[in-house]
Amino acid sequence: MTTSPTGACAPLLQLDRISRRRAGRAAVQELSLSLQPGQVLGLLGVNGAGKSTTLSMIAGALRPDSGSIRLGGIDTREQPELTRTLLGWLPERAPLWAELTVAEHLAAHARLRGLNGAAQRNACTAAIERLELQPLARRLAGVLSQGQRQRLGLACALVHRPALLVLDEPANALDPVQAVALRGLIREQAAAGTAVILSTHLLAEVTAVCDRVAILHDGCLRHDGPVQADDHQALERTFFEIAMHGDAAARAA
Ligand SMILES: Nc1ncnc2c1ncn2[C@@H]1O[C@H](COP(=O)(O)OP(=O)(O)OP(=O)(O)O)[C@@H](O)[C@H]1O
Repeated sequence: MTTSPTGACAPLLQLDRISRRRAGRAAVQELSLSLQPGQVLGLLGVNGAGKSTTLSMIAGALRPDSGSIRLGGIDTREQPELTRTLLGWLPERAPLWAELTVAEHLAAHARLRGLNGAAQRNACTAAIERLELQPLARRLAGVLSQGQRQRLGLACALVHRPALLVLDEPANALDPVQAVALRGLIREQAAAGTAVILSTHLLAEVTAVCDRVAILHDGCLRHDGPVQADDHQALERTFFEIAMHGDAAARAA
């Protein structure tokens, strides 16, 4: 962790006015955000607000048209291979190879993130155990259920113990038991110093696990503030206000 002369921690992630157009429309506009190690940020917004586009840019899968992204103090555009080792990404639909087993997926992800030999084996075992995938380790990804695919995607995202976890609707397809287990997993990662960005449509998920919440509307950041764990209604009010009047608020601003 980098500390400034004033004693303040440098952010792990810094988005500086990033923008991206998709299909001729502004999907993300002049978005600035920063995140400290161990922080859990909830990312909310109505359908099409720009959440997945933002996460894809952070993960290096999409390039911003303008603005910059720094991870661990490094510009992701200048050193993409290095910054990719610092993050784990679960996209909206976990990209899996149907003909590889669960164990083979983890080995491949660990190897791609620079882990070899005993370090790779230990990391894969830990991820398989943490996501309770032991009974499925030899099963082909092509025959997994949706929830099992999601758990494998999560295991692949965290196998190399990234500094930043980027999770796009991770509770999708999880049963209620696994959804609660996911909250525990996210808090555990944060306690170990991993920063987490959690894009979700579940406001309860945000009040349960996030320290902070950012709300996007039409690609613009409309709200960035702390989450009151015991005040679900406050978050609901803020969200619906922005969802219904976001454009009016933007015009007024
Ligand atoms: N592959 C794509 N090609 C063209 N336009 C896209 C593509 N993906 C998203 N968009 C557009 O970019 C804008 C932002 O979409 P994005 O998927 O980032 O929103 P989102 O907040 O993640 O939505 P959702 O909650 O529905 O997943 C939308 O107008 C969408 O139509």
